[in-house]
Amino acid sequence: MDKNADIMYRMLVQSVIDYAIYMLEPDGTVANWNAGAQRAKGYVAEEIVGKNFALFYSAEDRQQGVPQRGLEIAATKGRFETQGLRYRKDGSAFWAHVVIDAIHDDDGTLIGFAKITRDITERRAWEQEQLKAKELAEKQSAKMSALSKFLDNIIANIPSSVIVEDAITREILLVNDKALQLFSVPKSLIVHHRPHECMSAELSDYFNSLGDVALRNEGVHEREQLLLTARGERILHTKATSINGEDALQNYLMLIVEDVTDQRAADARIHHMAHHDNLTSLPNRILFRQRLSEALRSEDRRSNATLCLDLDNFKNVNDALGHQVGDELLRAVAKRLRNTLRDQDTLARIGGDEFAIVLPSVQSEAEASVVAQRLIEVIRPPVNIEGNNLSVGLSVGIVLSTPDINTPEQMLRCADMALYEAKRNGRNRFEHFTLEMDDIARSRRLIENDLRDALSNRQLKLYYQPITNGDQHTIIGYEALMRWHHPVKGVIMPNDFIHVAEETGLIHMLGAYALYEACREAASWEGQQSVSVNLSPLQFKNSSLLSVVEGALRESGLEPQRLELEITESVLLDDNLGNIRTLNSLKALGVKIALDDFGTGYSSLSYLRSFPFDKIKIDKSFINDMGDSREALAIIRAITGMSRSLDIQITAEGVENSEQFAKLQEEGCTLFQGYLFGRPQPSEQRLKKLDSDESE
Ligand SMILES: Nc1nc2c(ncn2[C@@H]2O[C@H](COP(=O)(O)OP(=O)(O)OP(=O)(O)O)[C@@H](O)[C@H]2O)c(=O)[nH]1
Repeated sequence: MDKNADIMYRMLVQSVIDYAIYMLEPDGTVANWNAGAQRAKGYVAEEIVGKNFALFYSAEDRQQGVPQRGLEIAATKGRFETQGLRYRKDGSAFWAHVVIDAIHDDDGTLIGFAKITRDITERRAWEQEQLKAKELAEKQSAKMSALSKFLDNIIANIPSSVIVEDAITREILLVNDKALQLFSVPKSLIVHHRPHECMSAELSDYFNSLGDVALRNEGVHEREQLLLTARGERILHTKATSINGEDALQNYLMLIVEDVTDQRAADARIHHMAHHDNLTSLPNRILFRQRLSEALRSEDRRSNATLCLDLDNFKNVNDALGHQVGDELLRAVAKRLRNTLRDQDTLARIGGDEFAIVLPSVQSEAEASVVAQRLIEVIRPPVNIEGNNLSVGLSVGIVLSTPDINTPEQMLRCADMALYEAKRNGRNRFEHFTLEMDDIARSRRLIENDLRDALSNRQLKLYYQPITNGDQHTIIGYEALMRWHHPVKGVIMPNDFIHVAEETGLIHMLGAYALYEACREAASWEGQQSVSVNLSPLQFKNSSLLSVVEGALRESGLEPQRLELEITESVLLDDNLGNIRTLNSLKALGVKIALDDFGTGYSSLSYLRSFPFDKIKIDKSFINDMGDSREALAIIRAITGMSRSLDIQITAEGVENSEQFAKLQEEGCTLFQGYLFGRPQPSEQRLKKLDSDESE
């Protein structure tokens, strides 16, 4: 380069104002300074030439040797290029792009550096902004993709099947995993296909027809159907609704499908349980009523028959062998009954040992009788349960529908009345309903209502009839007999109300009242006479009998041996072990047990062996007939003979005259009761003379 060219070049460099261009000595001392350098860094040439260029760096950079390292790299590599903060004279910073070139002489000796610095603060700010914008966009996009993944996840995990179709093309746009389980086709063959292209005709028809309805009408539309799916036959319940997209032209059809198969099965099970008896699986009372009501509504002009059935003395099976055996017997009975009937007949278990039948379309009473008799016969053969041969009888009440008897309630009531009659007439038989039964039932109900009042209004009173020991005409005890002082009907005798009390269960209250009252009275007597109280066989059906007797004794303070309980043979009927257990417990309390009305009813001397009675009471009918009937006398003789050998006391009841008295004494009777010695009297008149005329 000649001298002129050198000057021109220097001028050119010095006049450049966008770049700071200056030279450095090999140690970094500023050798010259151009206009651009002055503009960029604020120093004039005089101020800076001769100073080290490290001045433009931050104190920290300087401390770390950054300026020197740049020179070293440039010296070894020829060039060093970097960006960084540089400082002006006034202390302000700018972002600089720096290039340092090493300069060597012709011999290759380093003679200095050319340094070009450009203020790129603005560009850098712009770049930073771009970077920030990009980062933001990336962040946003990551957020969107996370949201989308989240929504996909939600849809995939919705416990219902979700299918979304394009409302116009009807192509499937979305299908979740749950929905895929319904079709044996991969997702790729479902998405962007129409239902009929990717699923069975049955399924696509189902979705398409429901979808058509939903697209034509607003709201949610539902349909439930049994369909063959990839999971087998399932009941699908689908809700379809149309959805408007953001774009008015973009509408969707959404189908939410529930597999309700298990739910419907559970519903059916619950429905079955609510309408059937657990033990026998027969319809229960609720279903029976429905079937009866349907039969009564039918157009058939023939009658419907309703039969009420009740096993005879079923309680004995439970008592003797336990409920489990009782249950087995009920199951066996139910099976036999069911097998005897036609398919269209309804057999239901409506209570413990009670069944009911609707025979639709029956011509006559005779036709229903044939069925009833067949049912009785089919129950007759013994059932073997756990090695026990069990025989049980069946009583049946029948009613045929008429224009007047045509509601389920009436039918059941009437059949029940007929059943009651069958029981009353000896059991193991059937009876048809008659209007007379209704009249009797009504009067029974009146008595029942009055009897409830009687109990609360203390209209029931105990009368006491003396029992004597024949030798000295002394009263050794009294039998307590109940009288009902009815406010309108006057005094009513037990025969006219006890059976109603027994049928309605009021007997338990009546019985308890008699026991408490008799013990209370007897405890107040001056002498040590005994008091006899009659127990109904029904009282033995209530487990509280023992505690009632205990309570009466405890409350009154009466010595147990002064209380005598009179029972009838029926308590021992059919070798009733439960009742014998109760009798033993009563006896263990110290009370006496007497067998009443002996000789009537079932009258088997073997009863005397089944329980150690303290006393037998010969029924008054034998005493009455004794004068005329050799038979009656023979029976009295047999009883007295037997009781002597068993060491049981005998009471003759109903002794009305002195001949009878003398004869009975002759036959060995020791105790006597009857009008000859005294009629039943209210407690306050009880102590009047034995043969007083004042007796009623
Ligand atoms: N094993 C069993 N016994 C039951 C069930 N439900 C009720 N019972 C009993 O069935 C008996 C029904 O007795 P009732 O019908 O009153 O009397 P019964 O002994 O059959 O006498 P009658 O009907 O007068 O001939 C009662 O002892 C109940 O405790 C049951 O599900 N299983």
